[in-house]
Amino acid sequence: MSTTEIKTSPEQVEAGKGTERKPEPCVVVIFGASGDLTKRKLLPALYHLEQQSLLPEEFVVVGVARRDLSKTFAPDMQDGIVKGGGVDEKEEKLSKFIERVKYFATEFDNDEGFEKLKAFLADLDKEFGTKGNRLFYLAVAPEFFADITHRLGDHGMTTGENGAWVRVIIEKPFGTDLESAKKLNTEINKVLHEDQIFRIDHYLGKETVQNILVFRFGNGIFEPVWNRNYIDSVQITAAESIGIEGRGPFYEQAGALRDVLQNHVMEVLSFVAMEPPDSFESAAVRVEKLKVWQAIEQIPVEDTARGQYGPGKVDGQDVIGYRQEDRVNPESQTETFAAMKLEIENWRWAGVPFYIRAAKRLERRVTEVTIVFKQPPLHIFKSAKNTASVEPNVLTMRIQPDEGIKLQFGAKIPGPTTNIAQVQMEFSYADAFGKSSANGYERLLLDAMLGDGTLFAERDGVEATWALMTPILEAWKAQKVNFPNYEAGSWGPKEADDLLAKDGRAWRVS
Ligand SMILES: NC(=O)C1=CN([C@@H]2O[C@H](COP(=O)(O)OP(=O)(O)OC[C@H]3O[C@@H](n4cnc5c(N)ncnc54)[C@H](OP(=O)(O)O)[C@@H]3O)[C@@H](O)[C@H]2O)C=CC1
Ligand SMILES: O=C1O[C@H](COP(=O)(O)O)[C@@H](O)[C@H](O)[C@H]1O
Repeated sequence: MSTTEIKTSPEQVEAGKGTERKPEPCVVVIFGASGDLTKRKLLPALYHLEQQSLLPEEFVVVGVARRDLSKTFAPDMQDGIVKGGGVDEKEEKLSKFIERVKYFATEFDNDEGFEKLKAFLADLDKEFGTKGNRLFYLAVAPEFFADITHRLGDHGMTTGENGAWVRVIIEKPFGTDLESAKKLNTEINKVLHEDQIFRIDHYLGKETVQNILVFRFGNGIFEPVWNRNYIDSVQITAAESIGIEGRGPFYEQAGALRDVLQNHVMEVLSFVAMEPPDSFESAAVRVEKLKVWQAIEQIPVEDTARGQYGPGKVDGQDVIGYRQEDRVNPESQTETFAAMKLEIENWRWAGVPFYIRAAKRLERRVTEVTIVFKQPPLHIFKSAKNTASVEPNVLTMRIQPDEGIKLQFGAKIPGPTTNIAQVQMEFSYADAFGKSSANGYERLLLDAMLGDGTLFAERDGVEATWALMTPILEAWKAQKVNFPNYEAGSWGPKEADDLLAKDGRAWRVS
């Protein structure tokens, strides 16, 4: 059963796209411009904003990295946009956009380079009318976050003149444990006010993640059942079928917990579990998210499971195991699968387990939130013979791919006896609103240009999630495990299934 039909007129849908949200003139300066993130995600996202007329007329992008790429940078980025987004390279808007993509070469530790960059940006202000407003994007390895911020401060680039604003987006991972996250916060707060710092988590830029809040707080019928009285358990799955994509050295230090669970999954969890904020303003939303993380009981290591993929088959293709990947230790103890059970000790959620997991090289790519409801108090359909009659109602919020929401419930099978089958009501984003090329980054880039931090992580939140995860990382480090323990292309290690089985439950994917 597929039932997606928009009850809003096309004019209302168009008006809802928010084209009135146009930022002030500015220069976006991307450190790490020759990197993978800039080419694959950031420049395409900026161009999508341009396509929707959401960028100001007076706008320039400056890429910064160490090699001299002044001749090749703009064409290279154009190539990335064309390949990544089905864009025609002859599109007039694209050529106009590319004319405003500039490049500046410097080492990140070169003071002279920063002084010259400052002058370069001032010249662009004169040429393009960007008024001294700056959005610096640190798309660089984490060890540079504090250094670059300090250098920006030392060269007078963190305070705007004549009312101009300066903001800094910092990529993930924001620290590797509680101590390093605190240290990084302290360092950047020496130079920047909290309202200048935008700690990015691209999951918060995803429409389907934001829709969790709209679904819960923009409708009257769901919130009354969104609590321990009606909900049996919650699951969040972030499954990827890809491996580590050549990022061996990074992943060896990170692992699935640091790479995805501590940030993307915990952000999604906070949206699922938070109390209604007083308003949809940054401070109000952040306060409620923080309360969720702070209410989570410290997680015993027995309530966690980890794994590492060995060789296997994904999409019918043979793939190598993690330990055979390029620049990975052949005896690596790094986990590519992390799962745990959490308890949120507050009035709404006491007694409701949250099971979360994130992993590489699983059977297929699927990120979703599953809400399993409690059974009715009495089964009155005694004649029903099939087991489907005792299945719970399940609400699935599919974050990606095939974005949408499904509600599973029992329906009478036509016939002279009362037998029950499980059926689904479904909302599909693509059917309702058309396919979207948005990658999460465009909304967040736009919000940062507008100074709206609602969808960004803040200091206390980052530290709260690290406070939960650091003891687990330490306990894991102390125990050597027998990896690999799951085949690439499977649904992960037996330990993860056991985690739910001991509670009489099982992982679900739609
Ligand atoms: N790639 C992705 O999909 C994602 C990445 N991230 C995060 O984004 C950040 C960037 O990632 P990614 O783009 O993959 O990284 P890359 O390794 O691909 O790029 C690193 C960039 O930094 C530059 N650089 C490195 N050292 C110096 C230096 N001493 N002086 C000047 N420039 C230097 C490199 O320039 P040069 O080429 O000149 O050496 C390059 O432009 C990381 O924090 C990562 O965790 C987060 C989510 C997803
Ligand atoms: O931050 C990261 O996210 C990606 C997954 O992002 P998605 O938008 O494709 O779901 C993950 O592959 C990567 O390892 C991690 O660093």
